[in-house]
Amino acid sequence: MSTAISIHHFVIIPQEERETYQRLKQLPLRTVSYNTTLLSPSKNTIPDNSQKKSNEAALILIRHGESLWNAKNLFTGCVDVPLTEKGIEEAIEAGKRISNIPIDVIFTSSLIRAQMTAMLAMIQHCRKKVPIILHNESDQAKSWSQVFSEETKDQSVPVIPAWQLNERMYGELQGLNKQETAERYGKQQVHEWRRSYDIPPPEGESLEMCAERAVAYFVENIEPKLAAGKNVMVAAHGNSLRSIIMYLDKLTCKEVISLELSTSIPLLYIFKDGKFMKRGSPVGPTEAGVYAYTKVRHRFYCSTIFIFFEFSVLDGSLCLQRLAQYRQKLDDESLKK
Ligand SMILES: O=C(O)[C@@H](CO)OP(=O)(O)O
Repeated sequence: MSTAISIHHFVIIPQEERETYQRLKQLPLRTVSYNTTLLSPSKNTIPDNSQKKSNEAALILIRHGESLWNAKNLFTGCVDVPLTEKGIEEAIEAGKRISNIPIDVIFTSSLIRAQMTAMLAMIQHCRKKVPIILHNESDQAKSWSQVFSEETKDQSVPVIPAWQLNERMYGELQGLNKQETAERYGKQQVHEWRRSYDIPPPEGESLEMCAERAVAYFVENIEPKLAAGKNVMVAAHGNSLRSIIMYLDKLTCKEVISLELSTSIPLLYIFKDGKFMKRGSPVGPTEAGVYAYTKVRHRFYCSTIFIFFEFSVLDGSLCLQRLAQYRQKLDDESLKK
C-alpha cells in the first residue's frame, strides 16, 4: 500500500566535506515518490538493472555469520556447522545493507553456514525474489528440482553451491580450540598456520592451496557471469574469500597476512571493463575489521551526524537522493586515490 509519509533529512556535514556537498546540492535530481515500504532504512533507493550499464556488474562478497564453532573458538575448516543466533542476526543485518542491489545469481560454498547466510540475507532483499538452491550432486537431484514456470523462475534467484568455495581444510587442527592450540604450539606457529600464504597447518591446506581451487573456480565460473553484466553475490568463508580478495586486489603474499574479514559484512566490488574496483560497504556505520571500507567513507561516517525530522515528502526524498549521490561521490573520489 502506498502511504504518503512526511520526512525531512537534515545532514550535518563535516567542515572539510562542505564544499563538495554544496556542489552536489546543485545537481539536477529526478523526483520520485516514496511509499512507506521504500522509506525503511534499507530501502531508500532502488537501483534498477535496466539503468545499469551493460559492461558493469556488482560483486558482493560475504563471509558467513558467526557459527557455533566460531563462538566456541574452535578451528572449523571443512566441518559443516550452522550459524549461532548472533550469526543469524548478522546475516539478516547484512541482507538489509545490500537489499537495494539487484542480485542475479548467488554462489555459495557447500557448507551450511555460508548457505544460511546467503538465504537469510536474501529474505531482506527489496525485490523479494526467492533464492533457490540448484542441486548438482547428481543428475537425479538436478532433474527432481526443476521449476516448470517461466514466471516463477523470473521471481527467483539461482543459488549455485560449489565445494571449491569451502573454507580451507584445516587438517588436524579441525575441532581444536584456537587458544589452547596457541598455548601448545606457540602463538607464532599458530599465527603462521592461520594467516601465512604458503605454510599449511598439519595435514591441511595453506592459503595458497585453497586459492588453487577457490580462485580457479572464481575465474572459471563467477567472472564470466560478471562479464555478462550479471550482479553476483558470493557467500563463503574467511580464508576462501581471503584468497579471492588477494586475487581481486592483487595483494602480495605478505599483504594477505594482515587481511582479516569480519563475519557477515558485505564487501562490494564493481566489475567494469575487465577490472575490479573496490567499493565501501553499501550502507551503514563503520565497524572494526570491515576490510572494504574506504578511508574517505570511514571519515564521513565518523564525523557526520544524521537527524531525521518530519517535513515534506518531496524535500525528504530529494535529500535522500542527494545523500546517496554524495556517498557515491566520496567512493568515486576514494577509488582514484
Ligand atoms: O576456523 C576456521 O575455519 C577459520 C575461520 O573461522 O578460522 P581462522 O580465523 O583461524 O582462519
